[in-house]
Amino acid sequence: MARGSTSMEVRRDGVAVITVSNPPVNALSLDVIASLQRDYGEALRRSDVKAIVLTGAKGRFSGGFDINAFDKKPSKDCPVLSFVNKLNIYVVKFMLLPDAPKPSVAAIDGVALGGGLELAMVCHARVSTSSAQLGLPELQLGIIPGLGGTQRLPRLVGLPKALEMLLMSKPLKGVEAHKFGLVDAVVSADELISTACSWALEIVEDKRPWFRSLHRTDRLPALEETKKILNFARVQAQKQSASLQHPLVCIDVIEEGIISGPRAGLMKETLCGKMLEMSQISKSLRHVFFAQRATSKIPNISNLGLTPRRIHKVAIVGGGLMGSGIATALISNNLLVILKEVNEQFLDAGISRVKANLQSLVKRGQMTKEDYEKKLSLLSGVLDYEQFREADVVIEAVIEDLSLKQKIFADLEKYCHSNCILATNTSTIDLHLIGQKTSCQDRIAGAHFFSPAHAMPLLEIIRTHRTSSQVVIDLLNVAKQIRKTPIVVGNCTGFAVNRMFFPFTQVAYFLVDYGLDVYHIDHVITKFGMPMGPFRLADLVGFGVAIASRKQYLQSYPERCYKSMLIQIMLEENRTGESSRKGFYLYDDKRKASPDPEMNKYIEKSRSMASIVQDPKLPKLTDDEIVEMMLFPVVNEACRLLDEGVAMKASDLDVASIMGRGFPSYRGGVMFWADSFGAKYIYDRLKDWSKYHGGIFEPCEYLSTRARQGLSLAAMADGAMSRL
Ligand SMILES: C[C@H](O)CC(=O)SCCNC(=O)CCNC(=O)[C@H](O)C(C)(C)COP(=O)(O)OP(=O)(O)OC[C@H]1O[C@@H](n2cnc3c(N)ncnc32)[C@H](O)[C@@H]1OP(=O)(O)O
Repeated sequence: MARGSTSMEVRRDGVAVITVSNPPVNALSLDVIASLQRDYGEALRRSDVKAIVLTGAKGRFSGGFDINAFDKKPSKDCPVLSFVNKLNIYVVKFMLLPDAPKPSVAAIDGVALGGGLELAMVCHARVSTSSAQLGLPELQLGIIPGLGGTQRLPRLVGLPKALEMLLMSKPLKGVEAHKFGLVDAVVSADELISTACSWALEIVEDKRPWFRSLHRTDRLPALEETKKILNFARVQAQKQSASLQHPLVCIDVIEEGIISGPRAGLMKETLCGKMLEMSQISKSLRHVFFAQRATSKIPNISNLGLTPRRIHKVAIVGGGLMGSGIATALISNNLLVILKEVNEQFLDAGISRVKANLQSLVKRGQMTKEDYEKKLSLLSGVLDYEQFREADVVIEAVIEDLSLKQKIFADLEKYCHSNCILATNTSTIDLHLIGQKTSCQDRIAGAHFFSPAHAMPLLEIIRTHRTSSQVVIDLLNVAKQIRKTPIVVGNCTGFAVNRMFFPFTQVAYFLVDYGLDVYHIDHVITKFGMPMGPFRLADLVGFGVAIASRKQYLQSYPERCYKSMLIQIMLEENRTGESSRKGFYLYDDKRKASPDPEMNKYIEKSRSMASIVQDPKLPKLTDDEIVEMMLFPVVNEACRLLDEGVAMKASDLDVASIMGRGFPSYRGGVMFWADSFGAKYIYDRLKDWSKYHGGIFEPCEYLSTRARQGLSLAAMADGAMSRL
């Protein structure tokens, strides 16, 4: 079946309006490109057509090249697919539009991204609505624009703005695009097509210039200045991620076009684009793109036809770090929030934290000053449950104390209306235990945010076998309202994200007791691409939380816990982490972390208390071996989550690892990365370590089966248990 097409209507005034139609985002599939070529050919041939307007169906110009098509290989049915693909791109890019004898104008509403914007830039003028979004986000997919975007964008908006849009994958809204010269006029959606048609006819009548964006040089800086700007961009790109080469390739391609001319630039763009498209980094990032969109497709829930109920007001119990962060996320996205604390002092502190969070958004330009006041007015503080009657959802965010949570849930059942969703932000405690003293288990769910809650993009929604499907649908909708990516998981200690990563922390303490340096481990892990190592993270989260969650893991998974004394020893010396400015690191006034030589004292004590057999090989581990030793147990735990049905699919765990724990997205997430080694390699390594060091490394059944059968870890297991 064809994936999309174009249609052409020739108006009485002699303008052919060609419309791209490929729902939902009018992606440029190979079928669309072929159809576009046919319609363009006809429009150019027909004597009754004077000019062409290109647009997209249903208020969306185009979301760009069809990302699915990158993975299409020439097959028996279609052996020349990749050749046709190249040819089509060649025709559109070099010949068809820009040098055609009839002018084209793009009429842009909704999105014009990637190949979509590139097509629009090939046209001789662009008209857009004010809400249209125009951008080249290809770098997010590990590739560079492939239809001339690297050459045309700098010629239209100037080099600095083009670099910002490309390197940060940052789109412009219509009005700003007009200011920078990317579009020629901004009009309402109603006037879009008529204005574009008049514009095209005015070009024919020489009342407006016949611009070919590739020929323009008026917005390009002089060569000296160009070099300076590009070198600065190279430094910035490396600072942002030293492991990624494609941003540097993009800068080189732009440079080629400015120095040697646009044709040379286009040739280089095509050659480099093909190479990047085949890179492991691009494959990983494309996997993440689809994995992220698949998280809310939940069998037996999202296909039931349930409509999400309107969520207007959310009550939060506890205004600590998490509660205030959650409140910030909710009011920033226009939900009314009631924040409850136990006394005035704690309530003031909670509200001050919300204010500080909002101020930081204003400082970073993500919120205006007027919006600050507006959003803050959506928050009210309370000391009792009276106003909870009006809440549609309650999120409990107090400390990890089971009996306290049980009491709160029993109170909530008394005060809230009978449809109110009762959610907990616990990061580890089993939901059955939290709801034990209530009789409304169908309304109880987990809404686990990650710290800082207003900034981290993931929301882990936990469902017990008693939680109703409607509650899950409603929470998925809350996630959408507050612009977080949801993953829906089953109930167990630690749920999916924290449980998957608990062995990572365990192995870190194990390696320190065996002689490795704390700071070296953190360095190796950040070099691998995670935002911080396990010890810097422990400081950030605070040792109190670390001890509380370790207790839970020890109870639930004792056979794979390593009992290090290090944190306990440090707590006795009043080192509690970043909040007390002393943890594994020392923190200055600006919260900058520096290593502390005194740490040796605590580490020596921990080592002397550890009942371990010294292994002379361990302190000599290479960086790669450290990564494997810390992350293969994470893969092993992820396999258990799939086997038990706590997680539904491996790609959910990829998204969870990236968005909840900062696993580098360019490695595709934990399971995608693991599959690049293969189940057998990981199994053999874990088995080997488990012989010496026990249960913490013991490979699970899911992993060993896959290793034996030569299967990938991501392929769904037959007969896996389901907790959903
Ligand atoms: C040659 C060129 O230089 C190369 C390219 O053009 S590469 C592509 C560049 N374009 C992009 O990166 C844009 C990618 N898309 C997006 O950012 C967003 O989808 C969007 C802003 C267009 C729309 O967002 P939103 O309304 O939230 O819808 P979203 O859920 O993301 O997407 C809707 C569906 O369209 C699909 N989709 C979106 N863009 C797509 C694309 N370019 N190709 C294929 N499918 C696409 C999604 O996978 C999703 O499918 P599903 O319903 O089966 O899950």
